[in-house]
Amino acid sequence: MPVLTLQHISKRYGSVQALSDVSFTVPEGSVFGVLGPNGSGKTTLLGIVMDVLKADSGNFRLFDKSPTAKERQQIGTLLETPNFYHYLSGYKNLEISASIKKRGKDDINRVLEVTGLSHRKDYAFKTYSLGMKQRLALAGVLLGDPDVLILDEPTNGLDPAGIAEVRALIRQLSASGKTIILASHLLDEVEKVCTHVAILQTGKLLVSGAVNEVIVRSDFVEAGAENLDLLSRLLNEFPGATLVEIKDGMVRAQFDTAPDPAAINRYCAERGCWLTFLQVRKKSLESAFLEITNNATS
Ligand SMILES: Nc1ncnc2c1ncn2[C@@H]1O[C@H](COP(=O)(O)OP(=O)(O)OP(=O)(O)O)[C@@H](O)[C@H]1O
Repeated sequence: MPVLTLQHISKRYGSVQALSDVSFTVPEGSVFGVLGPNGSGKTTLLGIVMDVLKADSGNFRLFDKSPTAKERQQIGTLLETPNFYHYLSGYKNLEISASIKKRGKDDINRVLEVTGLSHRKDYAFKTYSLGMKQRLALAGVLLGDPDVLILDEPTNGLDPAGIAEVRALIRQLSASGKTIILASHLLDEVEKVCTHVAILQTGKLLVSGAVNEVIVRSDFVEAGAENLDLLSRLLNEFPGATLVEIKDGMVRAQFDTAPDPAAINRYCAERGCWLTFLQVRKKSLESAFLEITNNATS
């Protein structure tokens, strides 16, 4: 059962079309990244799902039902950084969060344990590292044990250690069965934690689906030889070659399956072309992403 299904959501603020006809589905158990540059509509989209904002048109379903307060109660959200009290302990701050959420205190020790903060629960919030502060924010989200978490830019403003801590926690929560929807402008986030992604650009959905399917990162070969034209022709004829070009004094070739360097080397040698260089490389996530966004604008 999908956790969230968006159907043709549009939203305008005055002259700004923040979202245009956005539809996608978030499968249960996924870590779903809503990815896009600043201003692409990510926060607006999450706000609509959490009923903080109203869409102009379109609709969405939560747990395959028209959303009511009951469905939203199964969702923990971190849309903006909570205002914790600096002089109060982590535990006391969570007591306040629990009372705002009208939940008892019973769950506080559990969420401190899950977020790895039990040993620091009696220390003042101001003594926490950036990563610990964000983990406390996530502890607050976990009160009441929601099945689904919605997080807006969960690693924003953190130092590299804090980012690593929060990502590790997201992976751990995902492994425990939670569905996590997170907005991010960081490609790195998608690569490191997300199983699925929806890419937004100026309010329009470019693609959505499983990361490996959406962002095709086929391996490619870079090869050199004295006669680059001959090498280029041979690689073009090599079974499975999809794109072959001469670039920066080398031949770059993409294939529809993972290329076998030994087979390529033998194939060229048998046809009188001796390679001076051969390397199999992975297309960077960044270049794959640029291809998706450039294709959309061209
Ligand atoms: N309350 C508002 N009034 C007018 N325009 C708004 C409002 N909120 C957002 N916008 C505009 O709508 C567009 C989408 O904004 P939104 O905050 O949803 O994007 P975002 O992808 O979350 O960006 P960021 O990564 O910067 O948070 C932007 O052009 C933004 O300037």
